[in-house]
Amino acid sequence: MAMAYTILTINPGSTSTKIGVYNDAVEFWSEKIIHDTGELSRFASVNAQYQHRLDKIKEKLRHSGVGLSEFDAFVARGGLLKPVMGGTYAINEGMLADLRESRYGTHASNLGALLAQSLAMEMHKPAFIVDPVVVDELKPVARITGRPEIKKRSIFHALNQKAIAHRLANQVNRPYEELTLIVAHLGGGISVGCHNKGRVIEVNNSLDGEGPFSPERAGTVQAAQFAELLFTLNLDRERVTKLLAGQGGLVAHLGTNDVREVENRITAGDDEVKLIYDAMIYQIARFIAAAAVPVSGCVDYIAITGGMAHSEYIIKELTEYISFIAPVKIFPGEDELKALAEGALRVLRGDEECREYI
Ligand SMILES: Nc1ncnc2c1ncn2[C@@H]1O[C@H](COP(=O)(O)OP(=O)(O)O)[C@@H](O)[C@H]1O
Ligand SMILES: CCCC(=O)OP(=O)(O)O
Repeated sequence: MAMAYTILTINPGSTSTKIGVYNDAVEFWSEKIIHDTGELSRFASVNAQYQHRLDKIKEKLRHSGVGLSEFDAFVARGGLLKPVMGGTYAINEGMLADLRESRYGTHASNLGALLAQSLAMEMHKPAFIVDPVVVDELKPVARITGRPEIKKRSIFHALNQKAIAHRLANQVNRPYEELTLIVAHLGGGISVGCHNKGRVIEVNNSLDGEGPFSPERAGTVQAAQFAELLFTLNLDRERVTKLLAGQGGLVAHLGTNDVREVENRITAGDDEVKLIYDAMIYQIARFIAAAAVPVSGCVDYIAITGGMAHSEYIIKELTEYISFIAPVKIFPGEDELKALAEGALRVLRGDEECREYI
């Protein structure tokens, strides 16, 4: 019988660090460590949260009953790196240097490789990242913008989009590589990808101001008005970034990123709140329809996933807009810890070659 692997999975998000203990691809234990805003506000940067999150992981792991020495591998969500193809990557020094220097930007997922490597080094075990947020499988035409200085960057929920696409493929008993899918991840940020024969050939950059607005991101805004706003406010780089990600979208309009609170306000009769909420859903629908263009409308299925896929209001409204494109399947929440374990397992078992970050 093949050996079973014990794997620690780590998924750092902006407000939480999710960890899981897997025996092969089967979850044995998991925990969502919540970091409230006050707790994280004392750190000057995302990288400065490293030791704090590492201590929390070690503390929580003690409750799992699994000691650090029992793990065969450590695997984390990968952050803002150079653009790469989808797959499992060994964590190496070049990757860690890019993350430590935030060479390609800052996001909580940058901490994933740093945390996994630290634990793996202590235990002399391998460490990986899987489908980092910079997976780039875009069609060449998708990269060009109307300003030669500005190239489209592919930054999205690659790990969950790929995991859900594989889950859908299993459900319909067809190989992922033969399907054409639109996957919409509706979380704090929103990404809508067109998956064609196993590649995400088009997707909005869910971090940097492209796509539908979301609970906390501005999405696409008219460029001239945004430039004017920056001139008027004379903001530093950090504040500009926050206007786009963190303090955009529902947070900017309504002061909350929690759609359950938004829906309570609508139920209580607030029509202004309803207009903003309906506008977000309308924008999501428009970007889903746009994602059908690269494949001339020949889409097998649309998958809706992420925390907001729990909302009956959103699913009902969205389905009315988009069901003309293809059958819609709903996968509330995300499957990232399991996807990490599966990615590590494929290379540990030798089913897939481990990729090298160069
Ligand atoms: N059970 C639920 N019902 C409705 N909305 C939910 C539910 N769970 C999460 N959400 C909403 O999903 C959004 C966050 O998505 P999620 O995928 O959990 O976050 P993140 O992108 O930060 O991982 C929030 O707006 C939250 O209010
Ligand atoms: C950084 C791109 C993916 C993304 O937006 O992740 P979160 O929604 O977890 O911030």
